[in-house]
Amino acid sequence: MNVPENKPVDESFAKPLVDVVDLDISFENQTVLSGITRSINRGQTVAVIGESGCGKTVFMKTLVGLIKPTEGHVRFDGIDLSELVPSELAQLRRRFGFVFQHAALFDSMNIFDNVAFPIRQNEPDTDEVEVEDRVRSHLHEVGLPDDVARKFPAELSGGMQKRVGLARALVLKPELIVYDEPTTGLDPIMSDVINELILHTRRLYPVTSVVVTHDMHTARKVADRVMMLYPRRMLSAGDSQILFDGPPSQLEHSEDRRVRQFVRGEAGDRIREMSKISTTSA
Ligand SMILES: Nc1ncnc2c1ncn2[C@@H]1O[C@H](COP(=O)(O)OP(=O)(O)OP(=O)(O)O)[C@@H](O)[C@H]1O
Repeated sequence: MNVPENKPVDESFAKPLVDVVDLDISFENQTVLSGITRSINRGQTVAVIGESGCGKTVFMKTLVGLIKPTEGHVRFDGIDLSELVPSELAQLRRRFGFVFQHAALFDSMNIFDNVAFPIRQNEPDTDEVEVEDRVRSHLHEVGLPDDVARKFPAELSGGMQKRVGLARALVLKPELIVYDEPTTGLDPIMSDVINELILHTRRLYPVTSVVVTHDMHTARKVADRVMMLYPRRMLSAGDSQILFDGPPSQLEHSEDRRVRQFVRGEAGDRIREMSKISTTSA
């Protein structure tokens, strides 16, 4: 079994980097998240799992200030994101890296310019020799050869594009990196390449990571902590929306049947529950 090397290396690693306090997120009439209070320690890799539509991506976006809490607070390194004006939030986001589901590369730029983009945007005084050095070393880190730099995104496979997305996310040495479905759409081998790169990144940098995923293999392999969310609409008032929060090795032993069914990929009572919801909402 692969064990992520996420042991604390100094005192600061034991302190939370992210604090979520009494978080509620609603859109129009729909409450997606409610009553979420959690901390994420420095250096931790947290996989957020749960069925489609339960609010994983919303949770992740809220952590990095892309969605504002309807109620409650998100603090990064003690800074309440809601209290920042847009320019301060933009400044803080330089400490975050984003790996998007579809790589989100700029189609009109070659790979070199895509990876160089955050450096040129955020550190405009960096000389081009250093830019070149950093871009090439990050491309190497994700296993891409030099000749890829001159290519355009459309010329690369999905797996290569994801690796470029990871190189771009790492180029500013983020403290928090969020991965949105990093292995979706990839074959099992390329998925495992991405998993290995997530682990490799964690070994190289003291980064804190949040990985939103449907892929239980990814969750088990890369995370030292798994949080399972459940759709708010399926719960009664007062029920916790987080059905599981612990090490991946404990998922199978959860006392909650819904957790065990989810990780085994069993529908269980869900078909009946779903039909109840569609009847009542019709
Ligand atoms: N900007 C938005 N405006 C309105 N509703 C939204 C917005 N973003 C998300 N939602 C709704 O919030 C709910 C949760 O969405 P979210 O994308 O977080 O789910 P998810 O768990 O990541 O699902 P999936 O695994 O399918 O990606 C969905 O019902 C979605 O339609």
